[in-house]
Amino acid sequence: MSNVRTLTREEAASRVMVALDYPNAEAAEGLLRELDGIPCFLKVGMQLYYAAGPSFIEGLKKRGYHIFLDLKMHDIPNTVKGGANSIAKLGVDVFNVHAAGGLKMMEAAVEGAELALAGTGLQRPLIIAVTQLTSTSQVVLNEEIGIEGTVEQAVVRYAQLTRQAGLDGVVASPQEVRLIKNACGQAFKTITPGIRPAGADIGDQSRIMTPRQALDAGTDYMVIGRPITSAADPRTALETIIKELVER
Ligand SMILES: O=c1ccn([C@@H]2O[C@H](COP(=O)(O)O)[C@@H](O)[C@H]2O)c(=O)[nH]1
Repeated sequence: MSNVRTLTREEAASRVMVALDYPNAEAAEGLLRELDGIPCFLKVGMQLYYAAGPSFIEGLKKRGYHIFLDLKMHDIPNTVKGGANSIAKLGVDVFNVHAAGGLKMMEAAVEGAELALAGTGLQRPLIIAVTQLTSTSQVVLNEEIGIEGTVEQAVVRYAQLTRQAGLDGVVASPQEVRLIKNACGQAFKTITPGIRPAGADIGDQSRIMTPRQALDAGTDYMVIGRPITSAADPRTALETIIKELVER
């Protein structure tokens, strides 16, 4: 089945999650000023969250931003349940855990989030599990992490476990999106970092695709950090990516 899509500018922008990998709120606010008015998602990871804390997230939500809180929880089920409970109260739209934590741990994340929102009438955030980090190559998977088989097999296996646990989708490379959708259904969400516009520096990523290739593979959201945040003109960098997604 062909996944080739035609999107409006607005739809394209809302599928881009800009990774705010900054050391403090001031630095992140600098980027937000530059991107003002572009309806993209924001992804807040460990660096910014540990520096700026929950109040920064709540502030972004009050200003109407859609937030993916990328803290990749991986702990015993009881601790993850508590973590998910606290995160859900922040009002984020998406948060995540590591699928390597197992079925019970992922179920505990759902339980914790549902408990936090019980009786509020609020929708629970999407809960997503990381399959294999997009920096992980075939060699690293087999020789360092010690998982046998191909990256694709490992990713699909974790995606199936994630679905069984009742989560909404996974983080994976865009290279694996078709396999994941075939195994878990088209409605099962894929969030894909490892996005590099043609000619961009790959950095520490390993399993990459361009924005257009990722969209055509069927990804739901693409996470993009340095190609935007390290650009001389971040607004133009993001607008160029959006244009690539809109144009055929
Ligand atoms: O497998 C994963 C999971 C999360 N990430 C995060 O996405 C961004 C990617 O940033 P780039 O600068 O575009 O490489 C970053 O925040 C990672 O923590 C990932 O890359 N891979």
